[in-house]
Amino acid sequence: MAKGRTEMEVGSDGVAVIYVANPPVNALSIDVLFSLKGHYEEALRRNDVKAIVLTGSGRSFSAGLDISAFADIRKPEQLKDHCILIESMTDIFEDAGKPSVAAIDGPALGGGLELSMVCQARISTPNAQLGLTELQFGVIPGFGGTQRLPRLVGLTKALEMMMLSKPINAEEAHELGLVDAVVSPNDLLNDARRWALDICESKRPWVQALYKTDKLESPEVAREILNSARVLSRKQAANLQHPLVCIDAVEEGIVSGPRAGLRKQVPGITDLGLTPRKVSKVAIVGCGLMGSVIATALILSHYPVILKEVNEKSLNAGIDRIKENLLSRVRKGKMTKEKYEKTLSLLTGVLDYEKFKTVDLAIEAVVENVKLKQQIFAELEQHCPSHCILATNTSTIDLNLIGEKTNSQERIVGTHFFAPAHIMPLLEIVRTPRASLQAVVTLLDVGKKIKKTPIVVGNCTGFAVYRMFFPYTQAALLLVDHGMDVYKIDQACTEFGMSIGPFRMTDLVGFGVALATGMQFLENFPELVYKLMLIPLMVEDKRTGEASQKGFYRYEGKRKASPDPEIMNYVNESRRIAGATPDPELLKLDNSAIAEMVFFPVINEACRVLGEGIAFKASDLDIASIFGMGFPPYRGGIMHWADSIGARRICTMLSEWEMKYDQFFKPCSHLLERAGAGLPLSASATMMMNQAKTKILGGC
Ligand SMILES: C[C@H](O)CC(=O)SCCNC(=O)CCNC(=O)[C@H](O)C(C)(C)COP(=O)(O)OP(=O)(O)OC[C@H]1O[C@@H](n2cnc3c(N)ncnc32)[C@H](O)[C@@H]1OP(=O)(O)O
Repeated sequence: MAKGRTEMEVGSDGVAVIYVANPPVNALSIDVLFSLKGHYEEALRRNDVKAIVLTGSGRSFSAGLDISAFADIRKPEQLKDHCILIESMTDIFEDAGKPSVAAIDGPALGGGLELSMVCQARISTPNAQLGLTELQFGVIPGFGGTQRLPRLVGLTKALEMMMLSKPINAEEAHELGLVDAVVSPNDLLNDARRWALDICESKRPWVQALYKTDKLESPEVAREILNSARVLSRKQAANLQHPLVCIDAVEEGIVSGPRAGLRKQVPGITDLGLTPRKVSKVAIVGCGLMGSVIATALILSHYPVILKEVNEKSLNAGIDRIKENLLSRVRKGKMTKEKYEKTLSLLTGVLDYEKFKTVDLAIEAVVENVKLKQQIFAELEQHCPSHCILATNTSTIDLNLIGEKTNSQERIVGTHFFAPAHIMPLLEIVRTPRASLQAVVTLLDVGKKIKKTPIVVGNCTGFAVYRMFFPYTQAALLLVDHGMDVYKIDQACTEFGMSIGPFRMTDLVGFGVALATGMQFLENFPELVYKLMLIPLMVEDKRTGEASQKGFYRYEGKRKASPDPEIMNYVNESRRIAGATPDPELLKLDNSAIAEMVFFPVINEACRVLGEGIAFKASDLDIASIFGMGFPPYRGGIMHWADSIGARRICTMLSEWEMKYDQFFKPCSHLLERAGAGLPLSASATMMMNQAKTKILGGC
């Protein structure tokens, strides 16, 4: 049976409208592509057709190449065959004597956007999402996107869109020139028809994106931009080749012309050599905020989920939260009512462990209480089959402690989701030295299936991400004790590129969680913790963050935060207890200097995490900082940014602040060594050794 098709209607105005019809997202299956080619050729042949409008049926233009077909492609040559078919088709579109206009509603992603860029113009609704998202699947844009996108939006933006696999909205696309007009869904087809006829009548330009040059940078500037993209790509994922192939294809097009660039494309599928076990059913213990979002992500990716709570009330509250998560998709038109019912039917609520005997993965997501977690893991060991992976969603607690009461250390692994889990894409998979690699490999597979970006890290309190970012709030609180203004610090951090500052973030997370995390760190790393009083003082007065409507900010209505002059009472008391003298020099700092005082301690801790082997490479910390903590992506991640400043300067500043304010700033040995050797912070121990050897030999 054919998997999708196209349909064509020719109007009395001489416009042929071709619809891609492959619900739900009009993916470009091989059947769709053949049908599209047929309809295009027919439209070009017919005398009653003057112009063509390409659109999608339903609320989607096209989500690109049918990714389910990737599984059937055994050899790279097969993918190449698809691309040859498409190349010949895009040539027909582009070189035809009749203009085409793309009418875009909803997603136009990957091959979908690429097809639209072959058209002479693109008209969209405000709901359009446009992006070349191929790299996330291990392939490069194969329908000419590497050539046409830079010519439509400029090289820097095109590389950013491809490297991050992140779509942009209609408004931005319009500003960039990727979309020619944004109109209401009701006007979309008529306006696209009119635009196409205007091109026929020379009232609007006949644009061929492939041969545009006005947005392209000069070759010297282009080379610089491309080289920076290569450096960043190697840093972010040293072993991935396809982003580099993508950059090469873009460069080839700029140096030798777009046709040469098109030929350069040899899409490859990443092969990590992993053989994950099949996970057919998952159990979740605890359906508070985190448990219910994890359950939502799993059922949305077709995993049947058993959800356990201690009583009917908590269970129903959790199920209601999951229903609400799904219903919000229905309201936004992202999910049909039937799909909602089907998805929800994958969820089973329980109050005991009876149904756990058939699960392949159990995830504990209860509050951060060591004793409770230990008890749950002992129960899981008793009720789950022996192959079942036992995972914990703890954000800070050492896994060895959690598994202390079991004999199952080899199958206990951390799956640390980040709040808000439906927005933050990172998943930290925590591996103790005793955990089996098979369990980690299987979890990596589950993580990708539920559309997260998983990184594997070592085990310790806070793991890699929270450890690295714990000093973010700590530094901010220390600066307040030394005279700085709470809101000025938040402003400096948002100006630096964070979506919210440390105080707004603490309000969002809640002071209870912040204090519990602080206690864990204090117990395990007492020498690294700045002993703050400000938050406990506020908690005493029942100010506990956004949930209580009062934290560092005052909240009215939904998420509306305003500064609260009352907090100065707590600040003054905290300064008195800390015995800290306000430093007038701090008040003279501009926002970028304030951001350095907040982020240099984060770099210091990231170095410590790397030095201890909790993170395996600096680029993992770059990814973790962007996807887990919202570090601004354009700065390339925390370690990349640090190396752009230089280890020496960071080290000097931290030492100065250590002397002046607190030992909290003391530079760690990883940082001191790299600063001393003049090496980047990402330099491995081997690089350090090699440099030392060279120095000794040089000295001889
Ligand atoms: C050679 C070319 O250059 C290569 C390519 O084109 S590679 C493909 C690039 N395309 C993409 O990256 C798009 C991936 N898809 C998405 O981002 C999102 O699905 C979307 C934004 C289109 C829609 O999101 P949302 O509304 O939340 O719906 P979502 O549940 O994700 O998808 C609906 C269904 O469409 C399927 N789907 C989405 N994109 C698909 C694709 N490209 N191919 C096949 N199926 C696809 C999903 O698997 C899902 O199936 P299900 O109902 O059986 O679970």
